Amino acid sequence: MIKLVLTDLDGTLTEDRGIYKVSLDAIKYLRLLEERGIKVALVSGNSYPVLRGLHNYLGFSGGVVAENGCVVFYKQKIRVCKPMDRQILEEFKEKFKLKDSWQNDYRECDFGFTPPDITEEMIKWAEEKGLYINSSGYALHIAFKPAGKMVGVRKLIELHGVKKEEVIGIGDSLTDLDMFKEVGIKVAVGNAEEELKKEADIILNLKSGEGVKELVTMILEGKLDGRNR
Ligand SMILES: O=C(O)COP(=O)(O)O
Ligand SMILES: [Mg+2]
Repeated sequence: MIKLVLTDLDGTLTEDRGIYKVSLDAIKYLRLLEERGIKVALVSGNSYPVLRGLHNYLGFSGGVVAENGCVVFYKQKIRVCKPMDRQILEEFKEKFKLKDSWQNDYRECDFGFTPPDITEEMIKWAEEKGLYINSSGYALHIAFKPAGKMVGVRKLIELHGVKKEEVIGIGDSLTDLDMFKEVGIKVAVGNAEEELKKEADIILNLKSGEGVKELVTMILEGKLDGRNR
């Protein structure tokens, strides 16, 4: 039985990839899950205050995994990664001519930068420093290893006391590959990156928020029952 649905935010709950407008239909459908006792949690590269605010105001009760896995909230807030070193952030920004995400003022471990394009040189630089690096398609992210959505999702599932098989994860980008490692059913929206689609159990027909509606309909119609066994 599905007990917890983990959803990414940017590119998944929005009307499309690359835009910030949240799909109101997707929210409406996710609330139907909450009414049936299936909890919804936000798992995203966004900062904790942004996600905690959305979680409460949108009417979800499954908690939050913020900063790409580094900060977890479910009844209590837990930091699961090492705090970032400000000097490293300055070096990264300067070396690759990047701009701070406005949310960097509110982050502890994982920091975001634009433009979101990752290069081989950046990967090499990060590896030498023991840093996690990834792109959500919206921003580049760096944090001290171990980081990535899997570390936060593992903690959130532990706090819920549910089995991996009872958890669905839905996303759109490479950062969601890490979430996929920890969930029973892996779902990619129709416009997700090809690499994520390759790892998904279900590839939705519809894009972003419309895809979320498609998934909720499948859950409510019992189409996923037995799939996660
Ligand atoms: O903060 C970002 O880059 C967006 O991340 P998300 O796709 O995990 O919501
Ligand atoms: Mg995303």
